[in-house]
Amino acid sequence: MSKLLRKPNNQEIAQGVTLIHDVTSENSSLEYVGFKIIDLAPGATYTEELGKQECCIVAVTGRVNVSDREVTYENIGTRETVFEKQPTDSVYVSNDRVFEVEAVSGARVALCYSPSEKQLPTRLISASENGVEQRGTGNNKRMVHNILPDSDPSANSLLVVEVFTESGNWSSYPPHKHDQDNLPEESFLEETYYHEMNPSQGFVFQRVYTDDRSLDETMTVENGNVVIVPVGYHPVGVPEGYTSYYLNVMAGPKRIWKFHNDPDHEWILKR
Ligand SMILES: O=C(O)C[C@@H](O)[C@H](O)C(=O)CO
Repeated sequence: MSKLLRKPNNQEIAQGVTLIHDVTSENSSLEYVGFKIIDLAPGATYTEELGKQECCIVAVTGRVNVSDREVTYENIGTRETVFEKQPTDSVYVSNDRVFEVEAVSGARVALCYSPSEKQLPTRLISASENGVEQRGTGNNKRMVHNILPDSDPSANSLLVVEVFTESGNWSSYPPHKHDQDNLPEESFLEETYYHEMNPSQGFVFQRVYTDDRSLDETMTVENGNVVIVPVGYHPVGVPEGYTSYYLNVMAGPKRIWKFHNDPDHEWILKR
């Protein structure tokens, strides 16, 4: 299996708390992005001391209370399944704080991390604040929920976005990359993809490749898998009959999403 592809882990780490994914700088090649998925049974609580990391807590499904021990946001989260296709609530918590997530109902929560030094206020990013964008034309149409875009100064490094791609369509396409710290042309941002499919037996294909093909991996990605994009172009193709959802976390030395399209395929945008 590719080193870039992670299958669900399902490790019970406390009563009612299951760690599904845990991508860290220790177990991956990523320096700027960390990512966890946890499942919580109703009433279960997950607590974490952040240290020198900031965190965006996304209520992927179900309802939760989130607290940084000073402020508590109650009953956040908006959907039973991501395929309701409505935005959800998230909470930004800065470095050197402790956070607690308590499940009101059964819940799946994404924890998106990046190294951070400067404390910022804890903030509820409510579903209604998500910028909803329809991108692309033809079989390149997809819908984006901007949870934490670079236009929102709430975070030091993190960028978080959800993408829905319908049956037979492509997203993160034409292929683009952001692996050079060379602004204003391109920014360096690592990225993770947390994927779901509807119906759940579906799969998508994701290719991660560089210009010189020193990295060139095409992965069959199934429901609940994570793909790690340390560098390179990273398009996603969705087979007929299935809808794709993914949650992207990006971070790098500068909090700007400035991508570079693969010149071989950029013509697709100009048709
Ligand atoms: O527009 C899309 O298809 C989504 C991508 O931009 C995705 O969020 C990404 O690749 C970010 O670099």
